[in-house]
Amino acid sequence: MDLLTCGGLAAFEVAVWQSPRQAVGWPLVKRFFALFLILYAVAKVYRIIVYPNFLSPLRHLPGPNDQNFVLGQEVKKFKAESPFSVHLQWTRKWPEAPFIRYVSFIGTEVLLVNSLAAHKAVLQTNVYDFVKPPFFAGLLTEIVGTGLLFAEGEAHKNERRLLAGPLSVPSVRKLLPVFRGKARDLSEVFEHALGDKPYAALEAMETLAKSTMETIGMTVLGIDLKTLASTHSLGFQEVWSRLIHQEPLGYLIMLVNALVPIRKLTPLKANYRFLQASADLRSMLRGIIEKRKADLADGTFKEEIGESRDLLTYMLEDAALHQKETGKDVWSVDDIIGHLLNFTSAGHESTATTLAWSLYSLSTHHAIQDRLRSEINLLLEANPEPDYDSISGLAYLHNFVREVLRLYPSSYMSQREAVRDLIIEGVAIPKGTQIDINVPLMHQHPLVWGADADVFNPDRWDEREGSAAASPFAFEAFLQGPRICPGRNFALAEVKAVLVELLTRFRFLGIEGEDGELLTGGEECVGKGVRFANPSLTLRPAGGLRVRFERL
Ligand code: HEM
Repeated sequence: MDLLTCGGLAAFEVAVWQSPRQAVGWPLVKRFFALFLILYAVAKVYRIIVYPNFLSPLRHLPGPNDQNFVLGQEVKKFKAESPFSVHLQWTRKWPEAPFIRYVSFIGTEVLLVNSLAAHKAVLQTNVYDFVKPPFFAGLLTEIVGTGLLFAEGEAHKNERRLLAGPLSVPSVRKLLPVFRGKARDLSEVFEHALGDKPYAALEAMETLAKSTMETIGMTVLGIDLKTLASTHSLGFQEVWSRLIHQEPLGYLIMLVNALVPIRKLTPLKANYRFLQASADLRSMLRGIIEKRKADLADGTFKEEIGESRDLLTYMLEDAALHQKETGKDVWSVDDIIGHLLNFTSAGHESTATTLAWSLYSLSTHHAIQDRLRSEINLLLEANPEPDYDSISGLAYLHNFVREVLRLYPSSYMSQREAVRDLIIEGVAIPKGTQIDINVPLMHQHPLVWGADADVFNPDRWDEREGSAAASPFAFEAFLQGPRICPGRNFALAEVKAVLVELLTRFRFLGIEGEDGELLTGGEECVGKGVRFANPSLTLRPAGGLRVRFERL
């Protein structure tokens, strides 16, 4: 923005004030650049030093003031032991403040949401007064599509309404046989790793991510991804991984492209690789959609996953009904591709990470593991093929999963930008202000969850009082309000189905550390014995998680 404004002003000055007798050509270019550099330097000094320190209406809010003047607080955040530990220090220092203000890169002011009331205002009451920051949206829509994640305002409301059916509890209920089938496949992987040995160790993150991706294939797309791999030169997982995991130059191109569209103009291998992977993925999805439409139209689509319908089939059927009733198409093929990419990205890694933290918590809390197993065995004795409702009725399992999500929320942060001036909790927030929602802040807040907020204790869910019991904003692993994760019932059912299967076949002994030591428990603080990846978009263990287990 500054570049454009300063360039425009310098060009204007040169064009308007240039006398006809003055030299043209090279001296004119030099004059333009000299002016441009001076204007740009003045603009930067104003933005980085003058505005945030002397003029901003936010400068008096509580918050740290020891920032680096170019990198703000980001160096401190990147060097911290977890992507949320610096935020936690701030919230301990200013526990009562609705917002904590800090300075990020090149003088950008950020408000960290710090009270239940402020969370309610940002996520619910004023939800559509905030949007996902355009830079962030530009960066990610290239990979995950627009879908729900990046729809805003009326478009978002409309899409949520249209997708309510496919992601509702009755639809998820019917998907349970698929979750259970995939959980059995997963336990075969554990079984295979054991072979004849008394115990074995598996890299959990990798194994679980592969499994949850296959589940997404069945439940979202209605296909077996392994079958798809045999009809394309590269499998779905391989193409997806090429989009997500790029070489450093690939990430740099992504960053620049979010500011200035350079994709089509960049003749570099890293760029071609990304464009090829993106085209391959979209072509695979387009092929699946067209075939499913045709099969549904001529009645040849086979319900291969029991009585359930995958989300794609559900969407196509809903769309056909809507077309019949109103004569209007609800979604174009590109819209559907956007939703499918959203579900794939939002639904597989977050669930895999939650499962990995579940295995970590089981491995380090053996008494809790035994109690869970007893609860599940009691159910299986009465009902060897439990359905959605009976698994949902396992009270201790429910508390366990919520406790994992409280201390290890895989989607631990979300960002917003104010689209108008507004006042929240007495704080005047100017249009354009960046907002940080850091989920662990409320999850580990002593004023909300008590003095032992950082201790893993599933029973706390039955003993909640005060704001932990009264406010939905005390638990934000799926966020809250109109943008709450629409896949939460899906994710909870999948996580529980996997835990029911694994807990009845294996005992989790501990986590193998990098130094070869086995971590078995006794810890009283979040994430003891593992390192958190930082910086990272999701809350995951750095370098993976090696879980040691034995057969029961
Ligand atoms: C344990 C697993 C999961 C966790 C922790 C989780 C968490 C979240 C969070 C925190 C958000 C809000 C993001 C934001 O606004 O910045 C979100 C949004 C979303 N999630 Fe999930 N999610 C999980 C699983 C799933 C699954 C399985 C699906 C789909 C099958 C899904 C689909 C979505 C979609 C489409 C959105 C965007 C919603 C909107 O903006 O209206 N998620 N999720």
